[in-house]
Amino acid sequence: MSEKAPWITYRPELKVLDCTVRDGGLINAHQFTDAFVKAVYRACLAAGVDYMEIGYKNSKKIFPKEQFGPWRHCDEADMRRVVGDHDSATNGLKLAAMADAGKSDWKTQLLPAADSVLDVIRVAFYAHQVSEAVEMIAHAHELGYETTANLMAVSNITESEIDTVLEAIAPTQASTMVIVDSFGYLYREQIDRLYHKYAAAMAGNGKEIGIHAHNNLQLAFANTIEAIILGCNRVDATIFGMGRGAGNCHTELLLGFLRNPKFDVRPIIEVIQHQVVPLREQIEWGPLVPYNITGQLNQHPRAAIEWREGPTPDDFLAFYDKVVAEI
Ligand SMILES: CC(C)C(=O)C(=O)O
Repeated sequence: MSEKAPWITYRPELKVLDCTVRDGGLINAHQFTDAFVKAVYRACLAAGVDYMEIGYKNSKKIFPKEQFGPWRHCDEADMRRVVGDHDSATNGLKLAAMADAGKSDWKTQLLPAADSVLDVIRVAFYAHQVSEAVEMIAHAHELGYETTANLMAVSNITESEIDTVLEAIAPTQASTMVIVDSFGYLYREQIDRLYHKYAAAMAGNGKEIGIHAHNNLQLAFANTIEAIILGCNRVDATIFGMGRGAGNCHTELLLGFLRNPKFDVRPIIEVIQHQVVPLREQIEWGPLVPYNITGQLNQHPRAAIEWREGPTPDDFLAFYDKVVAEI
């Protein structure tokens, strides 16, 4: 690949993961209709997206079926109702589900990969849960899944905690170590620093570095591009940025930026128009002021989400004064 104008060429090894249903489901308790999930699936297939994360593999005890939709648990029957006899070897789209440390019955919940439409289990964990994450990765790998390690809330932990996590993940079978900016707090310089740290820790063991960016400071797309330029080859995005709070890097922007001719942004624009914009009229996401504020303060967006659901959602000033007073 020429280094003279790399933005007009592409890296074939760069893979896009669309997590609209998984991250977007955090706004509506994963209560999507089958038609919506099917439309996202078809759009990902037609657009040439490499991975689609169809939901969580989380515990039904912690997330009861009466309150949470099927995409919180990803039972095989629910997935097959939407994707039929999906076969990634034939159609090129790998299906992923996320399993959270501490919130998944992973010892009993996962089928062998050969009996599932899922190809990938993405293990999400906070730093203090790294030992469980290592066991989860080993278990999912033994069952035949590709696995990834997603250390959440990285902006909010110490350097030595990050180092300890990287040391523990390096010898595992995870194919990818993902930089997860859960609070949408990171600036370009911090992405650079984390990328180099992650890449150095994973050097020589064949792992890719991934990026999952939130849009609190309207930097999710910019930070994702930066991570790509640095060498990240696993990139998360969601359609129309749908995701918890401020949302995520937009899939349509990302595909527009990438020059691999296998990507086609048109099916994504189509699903935005017919499915996602109508949904946006009922549920809210995007970089609104309360999410900007929690992002700048390096806080979980929880307080901003609660504020937007409360009696005075547009009183941004009161929200600002409240969170600043609580620091
Ligand atoms: C669950 C994880 C990966 C996430 O979306 C986040 O923490 O931002």
